[in-house]
Amino acid sequence: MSRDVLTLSRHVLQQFESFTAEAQDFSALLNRIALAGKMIARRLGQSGLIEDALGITGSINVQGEEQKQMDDYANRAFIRALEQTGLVCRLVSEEMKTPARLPENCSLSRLALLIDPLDGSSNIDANLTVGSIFSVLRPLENRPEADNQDLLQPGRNQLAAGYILYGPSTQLVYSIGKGVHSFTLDPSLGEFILSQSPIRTPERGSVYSLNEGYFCQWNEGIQNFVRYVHRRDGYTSRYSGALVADFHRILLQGGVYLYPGTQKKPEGKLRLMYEAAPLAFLAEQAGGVATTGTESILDIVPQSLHQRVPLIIGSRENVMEVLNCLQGSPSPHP
Ligand SMILES: O=P(O)(O)OC[C@H]1O[C@](O)(COP(=O)(O)O)[C@@H](O)[C@@H]1O
Ligand SMILES: [Mg+2]
Ligand SMILES: [Mg+2]
Repeated sequence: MSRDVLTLSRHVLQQFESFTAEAQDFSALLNRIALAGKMIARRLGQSGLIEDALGITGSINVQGEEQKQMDDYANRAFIRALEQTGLVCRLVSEEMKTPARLPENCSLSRLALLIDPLDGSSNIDANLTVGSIFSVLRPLENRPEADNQDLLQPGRNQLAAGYILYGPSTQLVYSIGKGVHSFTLDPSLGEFILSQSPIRTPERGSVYSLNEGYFCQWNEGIQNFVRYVHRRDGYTSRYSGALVADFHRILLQGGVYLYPGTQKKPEGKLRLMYEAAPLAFLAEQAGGVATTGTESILDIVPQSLHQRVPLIIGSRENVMEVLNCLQGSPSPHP
């Protein structure tokens, strides 16, 4: 073997200075998240072979969106992986109006997990990359649990964040505030093995990633940025329709991802607490930037669990170019 095989749970333990109960809890939690990821990856690998892996459930989720069979499966996979472990007191999910208690009587001092169980689910029926996004918070002791007030914390309070990407290989990327690290699932071992650490986002990249089908609905600043990249050499367009996959490319190779608000929906489409904030946490840990266009994503104090937010995220220089266009500057970053 050419190099040390470092598993996810050992890596998490190494991130802590001593072998404390907290370190063990985090290691165990990441391990259970990884287990949910393995279940989802296995199911996705059977798409087209088994019933129920493709298509819709016929239900509409809390977002008012059509729920896919895999959205439902992925949500249940996280619940199954975490229930009875005592590691997480509440699970907030894109697929559930109110958080699940895991288990019913668990202590409130435990952690809360927020997830987009399957991001980019419209990609599934075309056999394209999707992912799961997660964020870990400690409920605030001085805030009431009623209406989940204790969970409505800015993204800077996240204790950990990450995602699992179901692509040509299955990858888990995470941070506990000490850099960003990536693991690849070795199917023969059934373990996530360290593959890149630490990940640093280049100061600038060539990719811009946004759904240009909405061009007419954007404000002038965003339209100006798009006109600017069309005129300029050195930009190339990539958009997969799965935020987590588009973000992963930019995290590794640089560039900028945008999902702006529109005139009709200024808040945009993406969810703050389990899409934008965890990816913003990773972006900043890797040296990048995440903003709504007017404020840092990580500074936003959420008003509700399922709040939406515009997102501009990626390499420092590319994000500055977008901000310059939003401010009407004729000369974006050189
Ligand atoms: O089709 P659009 O409007 O470009 O939206 C794509 C965006 O919507 C999302 O699919 C929303 O995620 P879900 O699949 O979790 O609902 C993002 O992943 C993606 O960036
Ligand atoms: Mg999503
Ligand atoms: Mg989803």
